[in-house]
Order: sequence, then C-alpha cells, then structure tokens
Amino acid sequence: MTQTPDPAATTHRPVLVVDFGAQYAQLIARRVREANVYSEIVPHTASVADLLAKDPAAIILSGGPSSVYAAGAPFVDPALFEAGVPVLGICYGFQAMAAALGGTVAQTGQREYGGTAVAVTSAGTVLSGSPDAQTVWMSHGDAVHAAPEGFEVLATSAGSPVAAFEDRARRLYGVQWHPEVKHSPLGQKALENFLYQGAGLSPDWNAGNVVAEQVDKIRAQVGDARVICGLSGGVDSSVAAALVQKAVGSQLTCVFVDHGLLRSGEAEQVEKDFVAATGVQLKVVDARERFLHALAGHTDPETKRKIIGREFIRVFEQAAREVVAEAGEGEEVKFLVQGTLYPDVVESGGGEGAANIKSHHNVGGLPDDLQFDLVEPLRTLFKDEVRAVGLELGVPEGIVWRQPFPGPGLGIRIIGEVTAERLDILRAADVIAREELTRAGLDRDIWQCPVVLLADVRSVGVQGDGRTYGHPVVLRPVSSEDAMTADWTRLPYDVLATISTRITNEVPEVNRVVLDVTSKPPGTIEWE
Ligand SMILES: Nc1ncnc2c1ncn2[C@@H]1O[C@H](COP(=O)(O)OP(=O)(O)OP(=O)(O)O)[C@@H](O)[C@H]1O
Ligand SMILES: O=c1[nH]c(=O)c2[nH+]cn([C@@H]3O[C@H](COP(=O)(O)O)[C@@H](O)[C@H]3O)c2[nH]1
Ligand SMILES: NC(=O)CC[C@H](N)C(=O)O
Ligand SMILES: [Mg+2]
Repeated sequence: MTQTPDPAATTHRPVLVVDFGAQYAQLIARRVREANVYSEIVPHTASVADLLAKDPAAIILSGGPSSVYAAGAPFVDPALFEAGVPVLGICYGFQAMAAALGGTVAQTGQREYGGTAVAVTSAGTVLSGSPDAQTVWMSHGDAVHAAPEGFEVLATSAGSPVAAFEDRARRLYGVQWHPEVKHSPLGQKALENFLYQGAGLSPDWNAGNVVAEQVDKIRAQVGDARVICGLSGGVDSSVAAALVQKAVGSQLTCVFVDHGLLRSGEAEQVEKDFVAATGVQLKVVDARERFLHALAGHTDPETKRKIIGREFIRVFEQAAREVVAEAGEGEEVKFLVQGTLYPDVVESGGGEGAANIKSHHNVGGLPDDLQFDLVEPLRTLFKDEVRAVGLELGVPEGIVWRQPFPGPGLGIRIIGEVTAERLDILRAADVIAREELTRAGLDRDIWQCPVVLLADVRSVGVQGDGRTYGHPVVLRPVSSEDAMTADWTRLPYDVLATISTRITNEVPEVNRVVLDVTSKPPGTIEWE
C-alpha cells in the first residue's frame, strides 16, 4: 500500500519547560500550547546535552522552591545559554539564569506574594504592548539585584530591583513574576511575545496537525501488524481508537472490558454511540467475575489500582488471542492502544521527577510482564486538546463532551473492600446523581461528579419513624481545566437537595448524603 504524504503533517520542535519543582510547570506547558506552540515538560536534572537532543525550538525555565545561592540548589549549566536556543526564565528560572550569567541574586527582605505592581521601564520584546504600570502575580523571597552583563532591565517592583530583563542579541529573557497564572492579566501576552517575537515561532500547532502527525506516527509504529485498543466509551479511548482507525483501519479491533466496576448503562452506550458512529470492530469481554475475585479482601487504594491494572492487561491478552483465532491466521497481536493522557502519566510519577500520587491503571498500574507494545497517541495531550482532536476527527459530540470516568471505575469509589453488593448500592446512588445533574442542565458546567460510597462507615438515621444504621455517600462535583487542579463546584442547593432526597429514599442502604468541598490540591478528584 502506498501512502500519499499529508501536506498538513509537520513535525513540531518542542518548547521545553524545564521543571525546577514548580507548582506551575504544567500550567506553563498548557499556556504555550494555548498559544498554538507545542510544548513538553522536562525535569531540571536533564543535562544540556539531553535538552539539545530534543531539538528544542525554545526553552522555558520554570519557578521552584529553592534559592539559587543555597547549597544543593538546582543549577543551570551556563552552556545552555551558549546553544543559540531562545530561553525564558520565570521566577526561580529567571534567578537561576541571572546567577549563571554573572548577575546577583539575594534575599530582599521584602517578599512579594500575590498581586504586585511593576513599573515597566522599557518594554523590550517580552513586554512589548504592555502599559507602563501593570499588576502581575509574584511568589518569591529572593530577587535579582543586578542583571548580568549584556542584559537590559525592563521592569522593577518594590521587592524586585530587576523584575524583568532581556538580552535581545542572545535571545535570553526573564521575568520575576508568573506569566502563566491567570492572576497575571498580561501574562499570556508576555509568553506569546517570547514565543512569537523572542523565539520567532509561528502559532501553527493545532488539532488538525496533531491528527496528521499522529496518523503518520501510528503507521510508522505498527506497520501492517494487528492492533487491539482498550475502548471504554470514554473520551480518550474513543479519540485514540478513531486516530488508529484512521491510520490503520481494519487492522484494529477494539476491546471493551466489562469489569463489573462500570456505572449503570455504560456497556450498552459503547456499542450504541461509538460503534454505530465509526463502524469499528468491537469485542466485548465479560470479566466481572474475574475482577471481583481478584479484588476480594483488598482495601488499600494502591493495591486495588495495581490489581485492576493487572487484570485489564490479562483480559486484553486473552482478547488478543481470540482476535487471532477468529481471524484464522497465526500472527499474534503485538500492539495495545490506550487512551493515556498527559495527566495520567504525570500523576503516576512518570512525569520524570514528579511524585507518584496514584497509579493510574493504564500507566503506573500496568504489570511488569506486559507483553504488548503500547500505542498511546494522546500521551502528551491534555483533555481539552483531546476533545479538539476528537472534533477534528468527527467523533460524535456526545462522546467528545462526555465527563471523564476512571478506568478502575467504581472500584476506587468504594472506600473499603469491593463487593458485588456494594457495587449495586453505589451504582444505584450514582445513577440518581447523574440523572439529576443532567436534568438541571449542569453536565457541561462540571468536569465530573464522582459519587463515593464510604462502605466501612455507618451512621445512625431515622426513616419512617424507625432507626437506620446505613452508609454515607459523598458527592464530589468538581470543575477543572485539565484534572491537574480542580475546585469543588458550587452546585445549586435545590439540585443537591433533590439528589440527597432521592438517594436516601431510593437506595435503602444509604441514609446520609454528604458534599465534598475540597479543592485539588489538597484533595484529589477521586478518593482513592
Ligand atoms: N472498560 C474498559 N475497557 C477497555 N479499556 C478501558 C476500559 N476502561 C479504561 N480503558 C482503557 O484505559 C484508558 C484510560 O482510561 P480513562 O478513563 O482515562 O480514559 P477514557 O475512559 O478513554 O476516557 P475518559 O477519561 O473520558 O473516561 C482508556 O483510554 C482505555 O484505553
Ligand atoms: O483512567 C483513569 N485511570 C485511573 O486509574 C484514574 N484515576 C483517576 N482518574 C481520573 O483522572 C482525573 C484526576 O483524578 P485524581 O484527581 O483523582 O487523580 C479524574 O478525572 C479521575 O476520574 C483515572 N482515570
Ligand atoms: N516561585 C519561585 O520560583 C520562587 C523562587 C525562589 N525560591 C524565591 O523565593 O525567590
Ligand atoms: Mg474512562
């Protein structure tokens, strides 16, 4: 088969965000992508050679908790600034750049946290189009007191004698504040100034060329081999499947695992929505007994996650053998497609240097003896980017705008041991919450609303003049941009009241409904 090269296929050199332990490295990468420039995060432990091996179009040094003059502080090799790659330093990254090039950085005694006024003395490149006075978001106790030789000072604030600088000839730029947070109203403008003018990049990274690039990559990776795709009916796997289908068509079989941890109606929906719209080949596996059996007796969240991750793979292996047998050919299935996203990777501690928060079943929860090669075309994307790719591919809107539902499903929403009876209770409560949120027209306003069963907790209630001793369920409505941070959604009281009344009336084992009012951080979205 010959393939015509796709004219839209371009390979985008990344803007690397070097993470110095910032709260906001993720956000910097997002903002760069919002400017239609491709970006990736790398740990500060990467050497200059490692960074240059990625052929970066530009580099951004993030903020971080350290002080450049302290022993053991992460260090920037001055060789980085000799490589001819445009660099923007932010906060710690700005201070580290200053220190590496011979400027002075010291404590000021005047810390600046939050909204801070800066005076722009010369707009230069990064601040071009800025007013002389603006408010920016600061979070620091150290400051650059003298810029290195060759740099022009662009701005100052009460606590930062040098609040921004640049060396146009060497294309090196820095700001003390955080342009990536929305509390810096002109922050995005400053980032775009750096990208477009400072680094000379074009805003040409978008859903259309993600599709073209990924289709090429998938073809190159799988050749004419047979592929299976774990399809949950969720956004990520549907978009991943659509990409692979576009790339290698009939070599693909999707596998939907009914692990018994699904919500009511889930299995039917996959067939109805996705298969009907795309005509993809689908294999449905009933693995309910298998998962329940494997989970019996386990209460530790990480153990549960690892068991689920392992069982998923065992089921995919079995399905792969069946696909081969059904095709009547000997060649085995080598590739497994998963709809893994960037946040799944980062949270599983795979973001190089990031802590393991929880093992996502499809990343940190994978067994060590995995036989498949993974095809993960969405591995560097955020959810909103995946949605844009899905729309570009013509995935039905009903799927593209679905709220996320985790692969381990209700298994990580039952706090305690997972049993068939507890699953029935939680499913009954969950469907009520979903119905009422949909009825109130709130589906697009919230990111998702886990319903959590506190299976080992009981409380006393009174119903029909009698005493009850039932379980509480927790409603966890959240709003988010990308699941990395979230806030609890202020749902209307009357909607909450209806959900509470219906759950306690219709689910006999539940006699109390509580609302989780914790943002992320400190809470995660799911309870386990
Ligand atoms: N029931 C399932 N059957 C087969 N594969 C699954 C199932 N649940 C999850 N997976 C696989 O695990 C991956 C990660 O799950 P995850 O829930 O993050 O994504 P999703 O279900 O595709 O999308 P969403 O985040 O919108 O729920 C999926 O993309 C899919 O490949
Ligand atoms: O496919 C998945 N496999 C998992 O193991 C998993 N754990 C959490 N999630 C989803 O990820 C987002 C962030 O969740 P947390 O704040 O709980 O980490 C939320 O959208 C969660 O629903 C998962 N999705
Ligand atoms: N947010 C930051 O990057 C802080 C940098 C440095 N730790 C300071 O306090 O000045
Ligand atoms: Mg899902």
